[in-house]
Amino acid sequence: MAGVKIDQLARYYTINGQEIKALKDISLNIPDGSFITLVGKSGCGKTTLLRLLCGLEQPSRGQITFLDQNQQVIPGKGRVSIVFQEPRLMPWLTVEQNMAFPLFKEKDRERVKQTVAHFLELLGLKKFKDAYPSQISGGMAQRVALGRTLCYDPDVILMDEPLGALDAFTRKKLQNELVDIFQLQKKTIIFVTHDVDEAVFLGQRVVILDGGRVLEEVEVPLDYPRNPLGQEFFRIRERIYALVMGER
Ligand SMILES: Nc1ncnc2c1ncn2[C@@H]1O[C@H](COP(=O)(O)OP(=O)(O)OP(=O)(O)O)[C@@H](O)[C@H]1O
Repeated sequence: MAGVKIDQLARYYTINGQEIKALKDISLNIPDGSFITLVGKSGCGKTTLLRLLCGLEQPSRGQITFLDQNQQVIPGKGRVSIVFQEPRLMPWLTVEQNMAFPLFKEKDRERVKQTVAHFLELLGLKKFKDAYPSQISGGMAQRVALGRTLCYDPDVILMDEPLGALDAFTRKKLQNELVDIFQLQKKTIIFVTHDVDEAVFLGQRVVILDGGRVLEEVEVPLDYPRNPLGQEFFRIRERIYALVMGER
């Protein structure tokens, strides 16, 4: 388990001699075991922030620190795993083998088997463990991608619009499952979405990015499971819409 401290983070790119400031100045405190959702207009820097957090890219300026439960700095990088919009499974491996893949170095194969069996059960994939990715639906494939991440047992899970490509029914179902998994596992989750309803349904805090900066952090003090038709849900949702649309 780990929390994340982000200090004055910036990321610049240069294209044809022109500097693009994808992230200008981001500072955030993400407590251990919290569920944070990130929203903002296209191009505001959401994906760039996730890429920096998982070490796929290096910052131009600023710092990312992973902290343990006692607020002590975890040396080096935290154990971070990312789930993308598309499941990115290996087509030549079965569901079970895809989920076991991050544990390929683990010598205790019996433990690996038990871990995978646990998450197959939790994600309702037991019946499909021997199927190949081409034989399962998009929603199931995304569950396998989540299962693969959970088997790895990271301190922090990053999700970049993981439900964005799914139909509305499957999306709703997986949102509920994610809430259940969060409550069971208590992992730190940082979840990017374009969907404000999804952000409020899932996140304990919604972080709004705008032009590479944090525009505002909105707490969601509602118990899980949340009622999207509830008055307080509606109020928070409207506030976030107004902030994203610049109608403050
Ligand atoms: N590798 C790169 N080289 C140059 N510019 C980049 C690169 N990656 C991102 N950018 C630019 O940085 C800005 C932020 O991009 P990013 O993908 O983080 O936005 P986003 O909020 O995730 O957008 P979307 O919601 O559309 O996915 C954009 O202007 C984008 O064009």
